Amino acid sequence: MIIEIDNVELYFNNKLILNGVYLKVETGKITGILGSNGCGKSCLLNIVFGNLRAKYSLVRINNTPILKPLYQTKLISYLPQHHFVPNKIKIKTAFNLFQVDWDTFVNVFETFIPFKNLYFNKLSGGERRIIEIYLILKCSGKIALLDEPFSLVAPLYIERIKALIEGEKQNKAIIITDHMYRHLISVSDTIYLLKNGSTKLINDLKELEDYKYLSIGTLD
Ligand SMILES: Nc1ncnc2c1ncn2[C@@H]1O[C@H](COP(=O)(O)OP(=O)(O)OP(=O)(O)O)[C@@H](O)[C@H]1O
Repeated sequence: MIIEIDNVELYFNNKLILNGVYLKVETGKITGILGSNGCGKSCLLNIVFGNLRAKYSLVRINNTPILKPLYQTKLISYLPQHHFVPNKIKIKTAFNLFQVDWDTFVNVFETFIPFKNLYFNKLSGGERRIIEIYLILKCSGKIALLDEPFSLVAPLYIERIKALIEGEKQNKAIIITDHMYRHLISVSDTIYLLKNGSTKLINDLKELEDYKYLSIGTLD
């Protein structure tokens, strides 16, 4: 499956946020989006998901324009920056709702074994985040959008999440954005930098310094 996002033009109160965005995402590949605070990364993911309407935007799947919001198609799952599982839902219920297997999860995250019958708001922010990332990665959607999957998560678990993301890419087209650029770079097959409203395909990591996303010498 090849998903293209094209011609995005987004304004808030006459302020141009995105213009000339093009992204190509495909099953088997992880697409990383880097960019400074406020450059429009979350807005772009919301536009792809169908949760935010831009003045113009076009999503094509295998060359066919998709006219309804992607979230209505069941093809897509989306990890927003904020917690999305309600407080008063039990963890085992969330796994049931997403049709994700609990036992496989605790094989990877064994410290979560005692949490199965707890309500979500009994967990720490990072613990909630790990479960939410896992649900988004393992549910049946064929496109996964991950907004800052590495923030809040301890280093050892970041490595496990990166391994899960790499394992899932055989089944899904995955888009990730995160400020933890080293983790994002190491897991991504394709990297775009979002700057001045448009995407730039990064062919050589040094371009991240040339475009002043990173300071000169960071990547030496
Ligand atoms: N509902 C809104 N109304 C007005 N302006 C908004 C709204 N949502 C986002 N913006 C503005 O759009 C711009 C892009 O926001 P967005 O959240 O996409 O940035 P981001 O790249 O994800 O930033 P960060 O890395 O800090 O999370 C920002 O300038 C923000 O202030």
